[in-house]
Amino acid sequence: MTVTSPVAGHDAAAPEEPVVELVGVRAAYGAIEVLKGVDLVVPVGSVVALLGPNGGGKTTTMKIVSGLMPTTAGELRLSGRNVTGITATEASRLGVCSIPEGRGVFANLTVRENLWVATGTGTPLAEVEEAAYTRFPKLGDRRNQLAGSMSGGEQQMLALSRALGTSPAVLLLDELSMGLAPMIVSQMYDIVGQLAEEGISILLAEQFARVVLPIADTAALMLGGRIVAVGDPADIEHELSTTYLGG
Ligand SMILES: Nc1ncnc2c1ncn2[C@@H]1O[C@H](COP(=O)(O)OP(=O)(O)OP(=O)(O)O)[C@@H](O)[C@H]1O
Repeated sequence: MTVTSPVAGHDAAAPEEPVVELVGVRAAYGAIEVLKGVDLVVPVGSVVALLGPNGGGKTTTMKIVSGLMPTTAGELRLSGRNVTGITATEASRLGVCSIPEGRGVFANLTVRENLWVATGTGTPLAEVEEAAYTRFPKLGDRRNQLAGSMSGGEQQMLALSRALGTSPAVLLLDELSMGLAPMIVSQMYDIVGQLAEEGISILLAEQFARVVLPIADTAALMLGGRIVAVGDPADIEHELSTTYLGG
């Protein structure tokens, strides 16, 4: 039997296996079940957007994929391998990289120090920095500034750079738009669109469907802990706005 690397993007996994797959996943906070049988597929190299109003279960779904929350039923698969019950550390070792809601930067560390965190997976700091400052020259100008003192958009640039420094198999982006001005949101999603063109697999959650339409390959509408529709992002956005938000 040949042993292969478990996650696509980390070499030898079969290319046809989705990088992430949830099958009938259920999850609960205490006695309250909040995911009620979620089926979701993120094919390699594609961008899948989880859409829907507050409380639908988008963040919880992301937490399951990044090993931050256990399932009560169902399966989590990474590149075809059943990894249900995985810890956050194991998920990160397998190339799952998440930028949580509300940004994933260390406020009391400088830009450089935040990037240094990405080197834990083996990429030299100089390489992570060069890639970050080439993509976001503003970060280069602020390399010795405390992350917490930067604008929301700059912090998101840093969070993205740190994530990319780990060469993720799949990038999880939760509500990138949170707290950002509309212009900055569209700039951030332009960048995510570039990452998608580079072939990075992305699962993102977003309340504002319209901003992800240009970059998502597939959208899934989440309501009440279930995925109630999956398909072309424009169709799903239409369904979301007419049926659930009243147009
Ligand atoms: N730590 C928690 N303890 C108890 N209930 C929680 C907790 N986190 C979330 N919930 C509940 O789980 C349900 C799903 O929440 P979740 O955050 O996954 O939804 P969401 O679609 O991401 O919404 P939002 O965009 O507001 O984060 C909600 O009813 C929420 O109140």
